[in-house]
Amino acid sequence: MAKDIGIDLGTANVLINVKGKGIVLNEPSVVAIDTKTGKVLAVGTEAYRMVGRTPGNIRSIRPLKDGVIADFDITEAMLEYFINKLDVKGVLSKPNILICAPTNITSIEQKAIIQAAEKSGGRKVYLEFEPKVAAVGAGLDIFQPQGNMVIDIGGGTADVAVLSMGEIVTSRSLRLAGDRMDAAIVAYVKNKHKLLIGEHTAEKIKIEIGAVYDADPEETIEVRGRDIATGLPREVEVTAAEVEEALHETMLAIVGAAKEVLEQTPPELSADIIDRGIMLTGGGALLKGISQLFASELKVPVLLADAPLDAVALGTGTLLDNIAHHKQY
Ligand SMILES: Nc1ncnc2c1ncn2[C@@H]1O[C@H](COP(=O)(O)OP(=O)(O)OP(=O)(O)O)[C@@H](O)[C@H]1O
Repeated sequence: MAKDIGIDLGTANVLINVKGKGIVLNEPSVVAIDTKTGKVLAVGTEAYRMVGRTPGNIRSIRPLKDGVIADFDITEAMLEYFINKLDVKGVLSKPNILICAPTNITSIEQKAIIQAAEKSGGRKVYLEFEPKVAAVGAGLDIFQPQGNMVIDIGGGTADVAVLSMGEIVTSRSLRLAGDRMDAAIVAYVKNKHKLLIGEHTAEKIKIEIGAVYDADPEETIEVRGRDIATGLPREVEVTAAEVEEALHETMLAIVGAAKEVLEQTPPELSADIIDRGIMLTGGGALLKGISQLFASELKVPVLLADAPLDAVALGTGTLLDNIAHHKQY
């Protein structure tokens, strides 16, 4: 018998949860392609190591952008590779798949996600919205008649949603999140230090010292790149306060989206959110000071999920138990 699986098809990472086993795969959403032959050379972790380091005939591609599929064939090849790595197919049967998507995607973008899951080996494919699944994965009981609020900050999208009785009551999805923060750090270091750095280096800076509120003035990181003027390699010291400045605009947009969602939330549910707090999920929830930032801007208690990067995949695991109740395509 095939085993049902839940997939968090993220812009940055793909996680797969197999029913009864838990999360069995967690790899970057990257594929390396030979541009002459079109052949897939590496997928996931191996391909990620090649980003920015490939010779002319090899390209490492991230097939998802801003939470949606940017390259259908490569997304399908990547998913198929991941699913085949797992022992989930039966002798004659294929697994049912529960897959997640941001809230504001078009019906065409939804169809593309579903088709990619079908073509990569799914039998029945069910689609759920990411903030709902993230809330379940973070341990919230969203099925009661009470308000729960989630802010999920991933690589390509930031989703904000208020849920009650298992459904999204009001939501906003921004096509800017971790990737935009990395790009902002690249631009900041270029302007301030006249140094060109790659996206991996920017992500490393964000993960190691990234702060969005009251950055520690002592915290710094040595950064290497190419001097704009001389073209030669150079090293500079970047401070956490500089990173906070670089991330300010992206955070302002996410805080703005959260305020809009709160403004549109029915008053009874707003009262529940004051009691229960806002749950932060996704890799962005690991930024230093993020709960303080949201708490000070939104005047509501803020909680961090125990495993923010795993929340969506964990949520698919819980929802797989009732897979037949989800929307099927
Ligand atoms: N410690 C950290 N501090 C800040 N950001 C982090 C940290 N760890 C990971 N991230 C960022 O989190 C993002 C990935 O998060 P996540 O896996 O939740 O996103 P995703 O599901 O792939 O994307 P999306 O939901 O937008 O499609 C990346 O941008 C990564 O740089």
